[in-house]
Amino acid sequence: MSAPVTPTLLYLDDITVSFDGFRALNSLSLAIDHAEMRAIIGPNGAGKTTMMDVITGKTRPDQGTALFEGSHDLTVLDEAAIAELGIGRKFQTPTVFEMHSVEDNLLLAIKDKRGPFLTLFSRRTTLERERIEVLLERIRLTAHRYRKAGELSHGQKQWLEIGMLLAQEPKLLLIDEPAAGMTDQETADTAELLRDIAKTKAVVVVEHDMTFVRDLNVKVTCLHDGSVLAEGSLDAVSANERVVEVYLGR
Ligand SMILES: Nc1ncnc2c1ncn2[C@@H]1O[C@H](COP(=O)(O)OP(=O)(O)OP(=O)(O)O)[C@@H](O)[C@H]1O
Repeated sequence: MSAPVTPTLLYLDDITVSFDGFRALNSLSLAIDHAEMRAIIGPNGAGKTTMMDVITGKTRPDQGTALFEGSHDLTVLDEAAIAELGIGRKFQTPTVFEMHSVEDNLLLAIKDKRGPFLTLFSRRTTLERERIEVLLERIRLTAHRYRKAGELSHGQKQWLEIGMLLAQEPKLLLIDEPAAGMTDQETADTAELLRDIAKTKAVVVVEHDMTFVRDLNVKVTCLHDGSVLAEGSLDAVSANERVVEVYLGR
């Protein structure tokens, strides 16, 4: 008897997206495994954001296949249904509730998963309390739990937002330029945090900061003109002449 085949978590094949005839994605193919972290690099306009938009249902491709867990067709589902499947996205600018405490932000994210009508004022269950403890530890904010989110440093806000994403229990996290605007220490800590998350969840990180990408120590995909230009270790991709020409050497 052959072993059961676990489908690739995210499978994009031959995805094309055109805006007024301009191909933002041009026959893009990419596969992400369960609990794999992948760094996406590439020059401005390469199609990184458009690719995230296709995965999350914000943009519909003109053609191509986009499957999640082998059977869910992302090209026909709406954004809410895709989030429900377990695909969470973090944009570059943190959007935390600044006037609420760190732990209340996490609580809101947990409750949001259960239904929009539960508020901060409904009683916290033991399970919720335990989950908040675990999340606070994970995002390194236990010591800051009672502070208003608005008082946190830029890096800490980013971690809180990652924690809010984790509270939704996604299987795949899409993270856009997490290191932008961070101090060197925060950047290094963020790489460690993402490596920790990627032990159990798939993570796709779009990033321009090559020091950060090196810290992630994962397979890298370089996009250019809407398709994959190179893929492999950072060293291999960095040594690719075309990658140097269109991106790294500029
Ligand atoms: N809604 C749109 N209408 C027209 N053109 C668009 C639209 N969205 C993106 N584009 C174009 O598609 C191309 C790919 O853009 P995209 O934002 O995906 O690139 P990117 O790799 O994320 O770039 P950056 O690193 O600057 O964020 C760009 O040339 C952009 O101008």
